[in-house]
Amino acid sequence: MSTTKAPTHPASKVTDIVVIDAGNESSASGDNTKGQTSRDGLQFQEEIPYVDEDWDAGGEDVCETADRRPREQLVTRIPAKVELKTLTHMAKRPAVDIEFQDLTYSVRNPGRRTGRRAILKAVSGKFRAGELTAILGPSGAGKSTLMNILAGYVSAGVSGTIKTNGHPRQLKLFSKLSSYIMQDDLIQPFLTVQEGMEIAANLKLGDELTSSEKHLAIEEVLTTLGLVSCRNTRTECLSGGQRKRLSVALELVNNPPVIFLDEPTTGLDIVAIKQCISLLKLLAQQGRTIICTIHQPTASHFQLFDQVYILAKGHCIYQGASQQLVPFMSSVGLHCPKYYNPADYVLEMIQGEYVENVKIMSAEIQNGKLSKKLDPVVIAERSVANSDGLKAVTKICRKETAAIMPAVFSHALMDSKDVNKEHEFPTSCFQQFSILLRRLFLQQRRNCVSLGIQLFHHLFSAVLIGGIFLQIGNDARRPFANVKFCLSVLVFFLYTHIMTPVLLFPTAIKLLKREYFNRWYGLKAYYMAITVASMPSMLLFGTLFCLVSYILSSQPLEPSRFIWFCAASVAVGFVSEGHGMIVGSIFSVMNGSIVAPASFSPLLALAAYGMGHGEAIEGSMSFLMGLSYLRYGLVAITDSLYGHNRPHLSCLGSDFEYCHYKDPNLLLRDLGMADTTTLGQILALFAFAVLYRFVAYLALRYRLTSEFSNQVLNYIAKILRHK
Ligand SMILES: Nc1ncnc2c1ncn2[C@@H]1O[C@H](COP(=O)(O)OP(=O)(O)OP(=O)(O)O)[C@@H](O)[C@H]1O
Repeated sequence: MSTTKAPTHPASKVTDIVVIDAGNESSASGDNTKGQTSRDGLQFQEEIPYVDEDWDAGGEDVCETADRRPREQLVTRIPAKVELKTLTHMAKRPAVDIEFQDLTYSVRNPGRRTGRRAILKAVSGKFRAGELTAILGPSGAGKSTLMNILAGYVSAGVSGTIKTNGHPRQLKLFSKLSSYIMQDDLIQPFLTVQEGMEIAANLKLGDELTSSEKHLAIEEVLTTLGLVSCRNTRTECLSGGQRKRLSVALELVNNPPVIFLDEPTTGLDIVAIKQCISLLKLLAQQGRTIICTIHQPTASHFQLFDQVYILAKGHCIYQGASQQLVPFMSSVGLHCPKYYNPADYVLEMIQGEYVENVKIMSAEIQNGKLSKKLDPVVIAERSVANSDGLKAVTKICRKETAAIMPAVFSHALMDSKDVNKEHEFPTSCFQQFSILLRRLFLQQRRNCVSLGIQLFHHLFSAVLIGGIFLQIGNDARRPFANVKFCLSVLVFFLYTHIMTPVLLFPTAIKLLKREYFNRWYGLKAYYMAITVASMPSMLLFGTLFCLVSYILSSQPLEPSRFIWFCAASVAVGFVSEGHGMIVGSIFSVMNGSIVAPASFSPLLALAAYGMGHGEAIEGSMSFLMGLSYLRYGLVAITDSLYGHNRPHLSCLGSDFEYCHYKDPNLLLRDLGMADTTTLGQILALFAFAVLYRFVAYLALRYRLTSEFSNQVLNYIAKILRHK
């Protein structure tokens, strides 16, 4: 048997990450505390070995870069009894109480022109620091909506007040103190847990800490969340529970005092759910405000929550201690049978024929204005049980809060634009850009399948197109065949680069949303990074395609002509990528796959218009063709082959040694491409690239920031009102 101790922070005595040989199990901490129940009746941490299914099933080296032991020999445990320590690596964070009053949220009535539908109906409540609060309710009750509003994710259509520590919530500052962990734990792929944590630390901590301090911070978070043993595992190989914990770990790296989690237990098995809730409780005990939505907890899980907030039909029907729910329901005549899960009972009693109970309970609790607290006996028992923990830590945090919060939420500070700007992100835009760029390059390098597919796609297409138009490049008898070759190259670059963002961007946006909303970086840095990151592969594979197809189709072997040909082709790819990004930032994959071809088809038709009667192209058509970037692309590619003072082509094989298009200028004239230069066309393509990417940026920003979209909508509404 081998027992390995995880590297720990000097200040912490965590010894509970164990690695055991198959069949032989022992804890490094020595105690077997299976099923241990604390004095307040809350089952904190079971020492049930946590064997990850994925680890057993995976078995591929790609997932594991350092720990090469067989997976069946690895058993990870969530720390059985981590010391109740605040994470020590950051400047002390204030405790944040969140209070909301008469919160109403309505949306436009679907299918009707007028009227709005209320989702939340003047609900009130208070979520305190040091407590784990669960928002419960039947499906569609408004749980996620409430959390989105409190986290600041949704602001349009909301009325009511939200306060933090008694002051009106200042969203910009609040978002720096809070993290939102969304339901689908989307985690950057192709990175190990350690790499993901390092990137998160570099982005979220900036220069606040030295690199050794950041390293300690990461150690501390990984240890607290029981992720030390899978630090070298690739994120895509983690189990559901580990992914969930990693989502929390990534947000915990800067020690936020407020954490929102949307359905953190969804998709987890019963053991993992318990571990997840226990972990959240532990984090709350360290002084944080932890709020999560949950569907239908079991009785034992339900007991773990300090506070529950129950919603039904947009009303608050209960707010208070989980243990107080049964007495509260009895007070309104709903007697929960003994040994019955109170969470199940309350949900059953507000649905179907019992829907009237919503009104009764909501009135009794004054729609959240009241809170059912634990009775003094239970509180006394709890404070004894947690004498070193919850109360002590919360007390310290609250003391700090008194000193810190007024300064943090000072209106004078908020009024100063410079201060706001300065405190926008912990890192500069350039730092964010370089960290994100490094991450993107690392992911590209690791995604060997994608690289292989790209290589094959470019080579195969080049051979195919080059084979179809084999040796026609210098044949004056078939000039239009060579123009078709140019058109094929254009379509190849268009289709390849427009479809990549259409198919991948919607998923990337989901990942972006999580990191952007949690203020890891700004949109500009992200956008610049993804723009630059795609360039090397586009250039490399694009040049390879051009080289193979150019040689096979026997185009003139002049280096400068080949460079123009490549530049024109890659420029088409670059603009098309911007085009795809616009579509990808607005539409889902399914809709985007329809919209993208629909939007480039007319542009393609305009690009090829006028072939053979170039001099007779109508003025109106000429204007429309000028709007199609594909026209500029086609002209640039064709001009690179026939322009640049190309000598007369060969008529070999012709009976009379005469061909009409022996003179390349004649061909360019009949194609409507006379008096153009490759450079001019490439510059036009560059202008389109800038325009498209700017539009894509706006589309992305519109999608990400509700405030921005509200501004746009308000502006449009204003214009309409003035008309
Ligand atoms: N932007 C919106 N437009 C229209 N309807 C909305 C919008 N946002 C929420 N809703 C509606 O509000 C109701 C509450 O939604 P919400 O996602 O908050 O429910 P929930 O309690 O979290 O449900 P579940 O547990 O199933 O996730 C649902 O009926 C939903 O369709």
